[in-house]
Amino acid sequence: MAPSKVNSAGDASVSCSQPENGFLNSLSLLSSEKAVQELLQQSPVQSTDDHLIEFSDAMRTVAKALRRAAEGKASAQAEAAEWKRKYELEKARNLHLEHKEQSHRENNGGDERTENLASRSNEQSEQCCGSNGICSHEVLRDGDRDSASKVVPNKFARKASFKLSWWCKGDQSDQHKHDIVSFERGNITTAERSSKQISLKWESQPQTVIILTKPNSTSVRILCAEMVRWLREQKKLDIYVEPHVRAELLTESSYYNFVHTWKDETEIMLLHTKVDLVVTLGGDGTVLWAASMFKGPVPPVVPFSLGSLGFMTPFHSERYREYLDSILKGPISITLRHRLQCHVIREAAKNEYETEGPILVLNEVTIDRGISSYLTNLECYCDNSFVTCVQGDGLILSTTSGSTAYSLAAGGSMVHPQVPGILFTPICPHSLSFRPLILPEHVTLRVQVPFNSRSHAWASFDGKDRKRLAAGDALVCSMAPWPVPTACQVDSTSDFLNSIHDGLHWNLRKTQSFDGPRDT
Ligand SMILES: NC(=O)c1ccc[n+]([C@@H]2O[C@H](COP(=O)([O-])OP(=O)(O)OC[C@H]3O[C@@H](n4cnc5c(N)ncnc54)[C@H](O)[C@@H]3O)[C@@H](O)[C@H]2O)c1
Ligand SMILES: Nc1ncnc2c1ncn2[C@@H]1O[C@H](COP(=O)(O)OP(=O)(O)OP(=O)(O)O)[C@@H](O)[C@H]1O
Repeated sequence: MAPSKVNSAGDASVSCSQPENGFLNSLSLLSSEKAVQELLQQSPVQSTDDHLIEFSDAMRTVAKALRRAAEGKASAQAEAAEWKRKYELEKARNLHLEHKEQSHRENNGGDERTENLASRSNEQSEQCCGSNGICSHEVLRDGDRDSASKVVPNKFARKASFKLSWWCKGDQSDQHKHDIVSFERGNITTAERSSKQISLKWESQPQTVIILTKPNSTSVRILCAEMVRWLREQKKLDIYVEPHVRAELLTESSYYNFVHTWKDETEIMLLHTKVDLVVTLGGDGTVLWAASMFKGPVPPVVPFSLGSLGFMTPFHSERYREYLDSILKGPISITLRHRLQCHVIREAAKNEYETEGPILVLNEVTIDRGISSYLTNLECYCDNSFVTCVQGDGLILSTTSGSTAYSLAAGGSMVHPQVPGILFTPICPHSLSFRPLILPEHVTLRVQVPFNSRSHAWASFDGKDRKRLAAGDALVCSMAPWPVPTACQVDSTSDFLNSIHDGLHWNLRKTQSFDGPRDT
């Protein structure tokens, strides 16, 4: 074994090595004594400081481990919620089939032989959904079924069912290949792409509509009163509005007594079990407001434009009768707008039960410096791999629907809303090389305020509900299982292109004249 080294200053470095002959290396002993003497000569304050630093490091490690556990719990909860949803869907489907089976037997006087329920169940779901359709009871009747049936036993049965399927251009039948990628004789071929037009077909007549309106607008108030009257008298629909809107309608006339509303959060949580269609009267903010009311599945939304920009509101309010007439008949072209679910994980949370509930966003979650004048310093991880440290004004995690909102203003790309992905867009990064990213939709992102951060950060959700993130706090974000289905005026792509042309005047330039120099 090599002997202890002597440095240029003649000091021997401390070594634990034993000489091969078994005797202690005298040089090493000498240096150990010297080290002890040096340690004793050190001031007691210095050594106490060192211990404190060591202790605080140890505490940080423990805190980090606790936070990881809380984050793990948050993602496990999200996963559990997804499994619960799948289980409830399966249960609802079986109940539905059982019910059909029973009425079928009753209709046939009970003399038909009992068939195998499982095989029938497969058969019927094939008939009902086709090979690649999505049924309304899959989309809408999720985990709240039991609680819903306790509170509104009769309403649940009245909800209209529908079916979603892909539309190929020029082909409106449901017969398409199901596989996304096929692998035959060693050749990989893309058989189906994710961004085909989705079509919604009603299987029973919609009966209940909720109208959500932009506040403090006279034109919206007048249109709302007119639309309520028309939907009631011409379409015989049940109508829900927000409590203050019902009060406004009643001050106008007692005629509006038939309009429904809700009293509290619990009833709002059950709205998706009663409502077949959501109509919004306002701008994009009203669509965001409507989406935020549904913390789980969202019924199809028909956004009428009564704002100034209206990127997500393709329906002109003057022609509402014509549009609603055709939407209530169906089929409707639909854009399934993905949402992000965000969890705030507090460093100070003493146990896992203090983890805050998820917040769903349709546009984006923003983590910024708020009123602080310091740079934000945000550590970002994607599925536990380190992505980068954002030093600047902040970071936007956006859906593709939100790509044309704040993310666009911060230099992010515009993305078709049907593309599945999460945009990672910095706000004023103090770096010459920070380009925005687009990540696949299956990742989980974690943005953390480091312990040594000079200031707090602030998270906001679709521009609302600002939450302070202290040092050590983190925001965990992934794709939510409940998209917002919005009705298209033409189809997903035409509506998107019309919006970027009409709303944002994208790439508007005077056409160069013919008159001038040219290649000969
Ligand atoms: N610098 C910015 O561009 C900036 C700053 C803050 C918030 N915002 C956006 O405002 C949104 C909240 O909207 P609001 O109406 O409640 O607030 P708001 O009244 O401040 O309106 C914000 C503007 O963004 C437009 N907008 C909203 N969503 C859009 C989308 N998906 N595509 C294109 N334009 C969209 C709206 O039409 C409106 O003109 C946030 O989600 C955020 O994206 C943008
Ligand atoms: N029903 C509602 N209750 C409370 N707030 C709402 C409601 N609907 C919309 N808002 C809020 O009102 C604000 C303005 O709404 P919206 O964007 O629809 O109208 P706008 O500002 O006139 O539209 P635009 O931005 O296109 O000019 C938004 O911040 C939105 O969140």
